[in-house]
Amino acid sequence: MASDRTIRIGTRGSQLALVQASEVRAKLMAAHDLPEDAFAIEVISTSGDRILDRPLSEVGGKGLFTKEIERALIEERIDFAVHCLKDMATAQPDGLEMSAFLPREDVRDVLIGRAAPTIAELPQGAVVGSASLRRQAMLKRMRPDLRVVTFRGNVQTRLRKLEEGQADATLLAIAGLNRMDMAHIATETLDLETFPPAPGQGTLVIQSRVGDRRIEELVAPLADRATTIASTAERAFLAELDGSCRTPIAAHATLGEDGTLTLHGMILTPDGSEMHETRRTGVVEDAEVIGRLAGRTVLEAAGPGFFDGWAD
Ligand SMILES: NCc1[nH]cc(CCC(=O)O)c1CC(=O)O
Repeated sequence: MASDRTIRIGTRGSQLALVQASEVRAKLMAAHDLPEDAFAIEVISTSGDRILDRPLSEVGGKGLFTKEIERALIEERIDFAVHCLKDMATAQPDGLEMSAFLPREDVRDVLIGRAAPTIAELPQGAVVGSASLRRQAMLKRMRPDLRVVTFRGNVQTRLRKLEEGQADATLLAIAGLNRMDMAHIATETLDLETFPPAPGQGTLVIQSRVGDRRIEELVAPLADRATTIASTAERAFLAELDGSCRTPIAAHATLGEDGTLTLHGMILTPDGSEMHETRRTGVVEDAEVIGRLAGRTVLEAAGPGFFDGWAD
């Protein structure tokens, strides 16, 4: 029966998540010449969407945006999930796998400035809203005088808070704004050298059940080789640092035309006063090792104790 074969796509309910799920559906329709009603988009509320009054680092980290969706996948209430790779924990739950990394978009962060268009021009002591430890730390490093307040919630909520004057500026991923046709609200695009992205930023990933050949074959045409390699290196870097939302970590892998991969990795103290970065190049086949070794390099540079004492 046709309805039994409907492919159920699991997603969060934010505007960005819904746009991403429809984008994936459109690509699958084109790749396989399928009608829209071959798919059903199932919205799943996650604790990350519900708990809005505390920083992510306090409520338990990355898994927050994915846990309920992963449970739906394991219980076969959906057939695959669309996630932002950046929101995914380093380890996959038993029985699930990342079955396709979609072509990566612009990885950069942008400032949306109300008081001034650029970080450099923000008034002394200006307030910046962000829930990301990485953005807070990098911002503080550039402008120690700025005050950072926790901004949680989806992109629309954060922009409303900005509008209401709860902050003078906020930082977002340009990839999300692009997907929502909102890139015009950005007032400054931040430089990749001083403001590298979160591991996986700008990349959408399909998660499915291990061994579900039907879904693996369905999503295979969407996968992008360069993104898969870069994601492998960035996530290996994150895994080596045992990255949680408590740690400001940035990583950006790029592929050269000569079959090499270069990873720029960075860790900071939350106040931005201390920063360690590394660049490591190797052949793309070694993406995982390059990520791991880069992680070890910054760990050694930081020394024991770098991660201690942040817990509270
Ligand atoms: N839950 C936060 C989140 N996860 C992924 C993106 C941006 C899109 C992406 O990186 O693919 C965002 C919003 C933001 O940081 O501005």
